Amino acid sequence: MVEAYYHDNDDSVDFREPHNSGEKVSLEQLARIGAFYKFCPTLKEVDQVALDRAYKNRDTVSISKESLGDALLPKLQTFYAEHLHEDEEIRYIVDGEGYFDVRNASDDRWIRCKLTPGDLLVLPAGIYHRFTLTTQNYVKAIRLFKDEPKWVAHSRPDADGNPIRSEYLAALQ
Ligand SMILES: CSCCC(=O)/C(O)=C/O
Ligand SMILES: [Fe+2]
Repeated sequence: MVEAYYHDNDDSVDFREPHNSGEKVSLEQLARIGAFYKFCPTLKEVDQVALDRAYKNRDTVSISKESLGDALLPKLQTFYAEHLHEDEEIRYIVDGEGYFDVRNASDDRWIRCKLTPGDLLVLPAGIYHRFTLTTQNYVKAIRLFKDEPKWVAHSRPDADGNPIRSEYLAALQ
């Protein structure tokens, strides 16, 4: 079950540490910024979400020292750079764990979502976010897509003027 809280913003500590400020964030607060969460104990529930939300494609990614070797740290640095996508980002955790940080709406604070097996998180197109492994240094996740699998990240602040970003902000009003 997802655990969500405000990030402590302590950049002197490795980003894979919990960075828990102690201030919890509810599923309702996540829903208000357009993030959809569902606990899916089996793939049957994932399949149902995919059907309901028209996610036609999927693949599985494994992120660890074993799968990426020396490419792990550069990969994590890429994922941890604040970015948005022009499509939803849909992730289901099969094994291991990871943190998705998302910006809140009112004052741009980071909300950290700790995902463990069975957690399915959908981030809306246009939301600024970032990802990291935990200190476990391992996740296996299913990525679901409405169309063909792709990963295109638009960095902040360059993406501030992206029309998908504007649509996202307008939907929050
Ligand atoms: C656990 S999937 C890898 C992270 C990713 O795809 C992404 O877009 C992070 O923001
Ligand atoms: Fe992303």
